[in-house]
Amino acid sequence: MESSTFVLFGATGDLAKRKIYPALYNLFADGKLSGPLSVIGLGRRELSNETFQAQVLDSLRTFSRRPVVESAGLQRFLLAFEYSMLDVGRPEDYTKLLAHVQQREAELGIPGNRMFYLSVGPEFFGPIAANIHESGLGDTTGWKRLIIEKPFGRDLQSARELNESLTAAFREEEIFRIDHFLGKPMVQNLEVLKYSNPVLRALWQNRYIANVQITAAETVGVEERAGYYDKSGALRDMFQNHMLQLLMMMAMQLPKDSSPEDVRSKKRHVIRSVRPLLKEEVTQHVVRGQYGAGHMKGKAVPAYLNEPGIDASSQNETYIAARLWIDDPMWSEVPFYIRTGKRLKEKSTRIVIEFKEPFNDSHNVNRGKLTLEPNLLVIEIGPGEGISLQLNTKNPRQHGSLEPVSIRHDSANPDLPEAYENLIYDALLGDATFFAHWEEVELSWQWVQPILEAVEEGKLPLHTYAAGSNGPAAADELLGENHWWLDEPEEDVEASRRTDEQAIRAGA
Ligand SMILES: NC(=O)C1=CN([C@@H]2O[C@H](COP(=O)(O)OP(=O)(O)OC[C@H]3O[C@@H](n4cnc5c(N)ncnc54)[C@H](OP(=O)(O)O)[C@@H]3O)[C@@H](O)[C@H]2O)C=CC1
Ligand SMILES: O=C1O[C@H](COP(=O)(O)O)[C@@H](O)[C@H](O)[C@H]1O
Repeated sequence: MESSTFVLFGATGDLAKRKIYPALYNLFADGKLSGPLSVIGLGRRELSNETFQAQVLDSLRTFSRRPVVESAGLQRFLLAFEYSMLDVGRPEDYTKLLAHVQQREAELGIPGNRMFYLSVGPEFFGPIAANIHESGLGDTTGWKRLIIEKPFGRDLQSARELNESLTAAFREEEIFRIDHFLGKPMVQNLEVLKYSNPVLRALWQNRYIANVQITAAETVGVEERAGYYDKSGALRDMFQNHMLQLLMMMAMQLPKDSSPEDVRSKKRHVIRSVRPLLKEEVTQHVVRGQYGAGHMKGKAVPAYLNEPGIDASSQNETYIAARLWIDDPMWSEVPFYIRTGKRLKEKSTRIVIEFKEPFNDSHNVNRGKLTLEPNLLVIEIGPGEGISLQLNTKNPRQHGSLEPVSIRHDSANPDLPEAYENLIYDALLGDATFFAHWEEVELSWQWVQPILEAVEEGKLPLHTYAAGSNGPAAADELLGENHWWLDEPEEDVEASRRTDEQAIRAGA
């Protein structure tokens, strides 16, 4: 890897503290950052280099995966961090920044490679890119790259506008759009899992798969992010990006060579083939929910509407589920069920593949009118990772009866690199495989747009579900004769159902 200057906008913010500094430190400690390290942190507040370095150390002590011990290496790492005051709207601050970057490049012998990481509010992405361009920071003899965080727009139109403002200053191949779900080790493992195992490879198609369920359930509520979340909701915060990215990764065909171009083109094919939703049909395929008061591990928790900073009449969703189809020969007629929500019973991000029972014939009937449980392949993405396969076996103690057993591989390894480590490392290498290409983002917004419009026009009901439940009952109905697999039993299912039924608060 060639050395570079890491220019971090938003260096005093939450994301930098919780994710970016620990990721850089872990890469450094793993020996993955070759050459001299130079990080220039930026923000409006006034900080000396020493105070900044102390803040970085503090973040490592709190959030680093690897232990932080006093050593020459740690000192070397911290001394690589310098701070500059910069207000994103002041062109003169970029001129100062250019001088700072050039001075560090000269001191450390860094060959003009510049990584600009925008860990600031999305309203600043366009102006920063323009200022990088106009100040000359982007004119360099080495490479220049831009890492940006989500959210990438609020809807199709604003995403297109944002993209235009970025591409005025950076080429598509220089833009690395972070979707941290793509950095999770098990998501990065999906392609290998599907295609390096002939058994799975043979079965990975509509002939054998009955349905696919993608879940990202969270136990946390809105936390301290009311200002952001109440304007975004689960649809913009999770569904348009992380959930549709998981869908693309799960359903993409075998890339020819695993190059970034090929992987991303296969992903584009998936999202382009998702059957478009008509606004009038959104209610049949999408369920929105908002958590009411409830219990999490026996402790009472307030309703979303009573959370600090949330408007008491908010119609924002904290849960969304959708059923969709991919119209291509590999997946036609296979329903994909996708859901995500906050204040649910358990924290679990997983993909469950339910296989068909293709031999519904006399062979089974003659074996005692048995109902076979389906074979399930479960891919656990987090927390903890694992793969399991549910099979039917004969119970030797009960003559003739079958029972499902699970073969399990548990790859829970506390020392696995975190998503941000994987992604920052790839971006430094210039490998865009696990970053969202603009066309994926645009096609995702395109698919989501009728839902946004239906919500805006009050056409999509908002169901209330009890905190600590598995979500609104309406989301179960979305599956027709199927059902969501592996939900933990609710303590008082009836109570949460009642809450749900009494509390459809908007729309049809
Ligand atoms: N926090 C998280 O877990 C996640 C965050 N994100 C995204 O990451 C980005 C950063 O989020 P987060 O760290 O939480 O935000 P914070 O509000 O914690 O931090 C914002 C940062 O921006 C700086 N800033 C604000 N205004 C200006 C300005 N006018 N000029 C220069 N710097 C400015 C602040 O520094 P100062 O006050 O010193 O100016 C601060 O360093 C956002 O796009 C967010 O959506 C995405 C996923 C998760
Ligand atoms: O991007 C986001 O993701 C988190 C969930 O991520 P995970 O890695 O903890 O599964 C979510 O809580 C947050 O609202 C969202 O912005």
